[in-house]
Amino acid sequence: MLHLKQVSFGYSKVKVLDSVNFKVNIGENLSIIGESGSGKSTLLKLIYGEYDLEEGEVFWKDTQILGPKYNLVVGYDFMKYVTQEFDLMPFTTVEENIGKFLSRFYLKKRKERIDELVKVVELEAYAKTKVKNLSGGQKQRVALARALAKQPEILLLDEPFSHIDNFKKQSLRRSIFKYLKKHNITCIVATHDKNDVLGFADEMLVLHDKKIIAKDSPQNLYKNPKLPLIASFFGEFNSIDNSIYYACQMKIVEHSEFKAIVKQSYFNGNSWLIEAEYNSESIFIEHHKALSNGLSIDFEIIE
Ligand SMILES: Nc1ncnc2c1ncn2[C@@H]1O[C@H](COP(=O)(O)OP(=O)(O)OP(=O)(O)O)[C@@H](O)[C@H]1O
Repeated sequence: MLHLKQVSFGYSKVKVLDSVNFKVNIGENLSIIGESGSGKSTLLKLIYGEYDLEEGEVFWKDTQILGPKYNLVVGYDFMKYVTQEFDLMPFTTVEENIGKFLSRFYLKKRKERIDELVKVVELEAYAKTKVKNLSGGQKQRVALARALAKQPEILLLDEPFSHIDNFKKQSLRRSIFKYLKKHNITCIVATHDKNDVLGFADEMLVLHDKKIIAKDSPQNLYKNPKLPLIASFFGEFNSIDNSIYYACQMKIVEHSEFKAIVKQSYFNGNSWLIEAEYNSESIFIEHHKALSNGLSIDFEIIE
């Protein structure tokens, strides 16, 4: 398992992470979420051994992960890290990039492995294209495939689908995360996108103010978000009488003691998000159709 013990770190005297402790079991998918600047990428870099820790320890199984003070070359063979920068070889093809770390000793095996990974990231049509001629999203897919090439035991992904268009994103996510589960590869994903988390993460960890403020399954955190910060990750919500209710828990009815005035309707795909004024504050209600601004509505909360 991966084990972080009392990890603290700052780039200057100011701490970015303070006494962070957690474990991830082998084969598990853990998502790291938190506002921009909360330290998600920093945490991945510390797990990778990119920096020396000020305090604390990181272990993968029995191996202690050490930083540049102890390792001439950063990183370990059992771990791959896909950064937001990709770090590819622009003047060689997709196939060559993916195969970069694969032995040329068994050429047939090498070719089969490259073909398999080209399929996983759905880049069959671009296998022979030079990376410099690819779009940002295609480059991101090459970086993912290259990280998988030598079958790491643990994979660190920083916003892994951020450059990929919505047409491809869903199927690519399923393909990658299915591959990782099938091969029992432990995976840690820093993300802003709830879709990277909901159907795939075994657990999610929430960073705030240098600390872990929650670590639980997506289902439990969704059902019982405890803090507005956590609820906001999942969608539009309302804080009413110190409780958190998602917009989908609010229902417009004929008569109720709760009354509000419609301010705006936003098209949301399979529903509309109604913004309304209640007790001089904005609330959000999911509804099947748009409503006129200024309309008086009654609503209920479905627990
Ligand atoms: N190389 C660096 N040198 C100095 N400060 C840094 C460096 N990298 C990050 N920081 C600072 O550390 C804090 C955490 O940054 P980090 O990139 O880990 O956040 P993040 O949660 O990944 O953000 P985002 O969601 O925007 O990618 C920020 O305040 C950032 O400005």
